[in-house]
Amino acid sequence: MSRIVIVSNRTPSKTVAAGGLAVALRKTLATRDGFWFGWSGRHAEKPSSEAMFESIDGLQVGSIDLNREDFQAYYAGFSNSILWPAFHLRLDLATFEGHWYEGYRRVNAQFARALVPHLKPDDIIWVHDYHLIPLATELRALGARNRIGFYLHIPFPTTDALYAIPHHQELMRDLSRYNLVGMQANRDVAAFTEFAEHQAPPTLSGNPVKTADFSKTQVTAFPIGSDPDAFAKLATSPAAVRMIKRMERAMNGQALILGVDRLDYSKGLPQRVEAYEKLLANNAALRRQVHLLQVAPPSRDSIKEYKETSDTLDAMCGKVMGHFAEPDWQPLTYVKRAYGQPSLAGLYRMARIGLVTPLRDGMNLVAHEYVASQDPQNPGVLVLSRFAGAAEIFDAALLVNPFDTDETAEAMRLALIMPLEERKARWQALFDAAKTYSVDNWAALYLDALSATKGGKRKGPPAADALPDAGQVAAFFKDLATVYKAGSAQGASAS
Ligand SMILES: O=P(O)(O)OC[C@H]1O[C@@H](O)[C@H](O)[C@@H](O)[C@@H]1O
Repeated sequence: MSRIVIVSNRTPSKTVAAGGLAVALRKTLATRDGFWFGWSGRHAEKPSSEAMFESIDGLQVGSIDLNREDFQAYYAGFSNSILWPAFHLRLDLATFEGHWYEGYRRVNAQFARALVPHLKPDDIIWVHDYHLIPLATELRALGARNRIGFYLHIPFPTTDALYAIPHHQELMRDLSRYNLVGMQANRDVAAFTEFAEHQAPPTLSGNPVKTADFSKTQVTAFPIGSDPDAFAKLATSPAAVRMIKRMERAMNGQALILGVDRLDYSKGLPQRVEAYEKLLANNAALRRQVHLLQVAPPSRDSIKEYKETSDTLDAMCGKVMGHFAEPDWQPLTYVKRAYGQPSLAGLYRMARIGLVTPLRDGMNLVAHEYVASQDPQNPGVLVLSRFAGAAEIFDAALLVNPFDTDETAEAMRLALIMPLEERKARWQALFDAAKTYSVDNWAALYLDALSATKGGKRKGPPAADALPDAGQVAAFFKDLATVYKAGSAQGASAS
């Protein structure tokens, strides 16, 4: 059986507890031979040309050090100040610095040079996320003819936002060098299709543009998920129960409304607090009956826009406190710190409302984890942004437009008065969906589809039996599975 090689910017670490993705992929690597490859988390004077391998909890991990300037251009610059805001439709928060793109490509080329010596011809390579879009191009330039798949964990942008990204045509050609491109949601495949079928003519200043040819690249929605059974267990574990007891004392009968997000402008945190302010303003009877807990560990704080989001949120929370707090009652608690999964599972289980209202999000696994942690006999209500990928599979949530804070406030009010029977029925449907779209199913299905592609050795049209089993994908993802196959074009291909 082919080995699996997973490539991502961050690798599993010895110190940080593994997240859902790492746990799932670790399971995959436990049954298949292979290794994980990525950045070591270290900066060095000279970028490393060779990977260092170590075993982390039985998993083989190869990693390279990056030079500080390259890292700045690749990670904080092109990846997180251009691609991240543009893919989340926040061009107003993007910063354009021409030299970042060179750093981004340099790091991708460095990844490829360090990875190639460790590859076997029939290895299946699975590349993760927007930091590494050019990796297949770089690997193929070094002669790799393996099957290479890409998975985008964040939303795919609309065509106009994509046009605003410097070198977008080249990035799209990079995507066409993959055999399989996986996306979170149908919405993303539709945005991709729109671009692929109507690629822009060159601009006045541009050279004639070679359009990307996707005739050999399959683009499909593979919605990622969590491990709902594991989370359900975690929510009744001793650590979770300790957290629940602690919170019960503090809540003193108030209904807990809970948000858990990385501190990122895409998460819609100021809008969420504004919606809560409206809930209290419009429903005086709810004061002293509810409490908002927002957990928001800081992230990417070397980037100015992240600091500004943090300041805005501080100000919003202060405003609500100043307006509604009493000497013996506080309307909200805002915690800028990360919690371990057992404590989070306890908080989720205790919360009457899981408030998941990003302005735009690839999937949002907090929604999955909240659902999985509920007590089936007395479940809480998920209030979910329609702009999270999760909205495509969680239609039993209360779906809201997070920009419309009146609507979010009203959804919270409805959730607070929702009868037990309706809460149970909605939760059951959500839990069933969380199980269908579990992270294990996601990984297995993606790898099946990638294995079924013919890889770099393909010449001419693919043989029918070489195609991924679209029937299987479609049956699994029901009406969600959108498989994009371009018609004709010229230029590059996956091979
Ligand atoms: O910037 P960081 O901390 O490495 O986080 C990157 C990850 O952040 C997550 O929020 C995104 O969903 C992932 O797509 C992304 O890879």
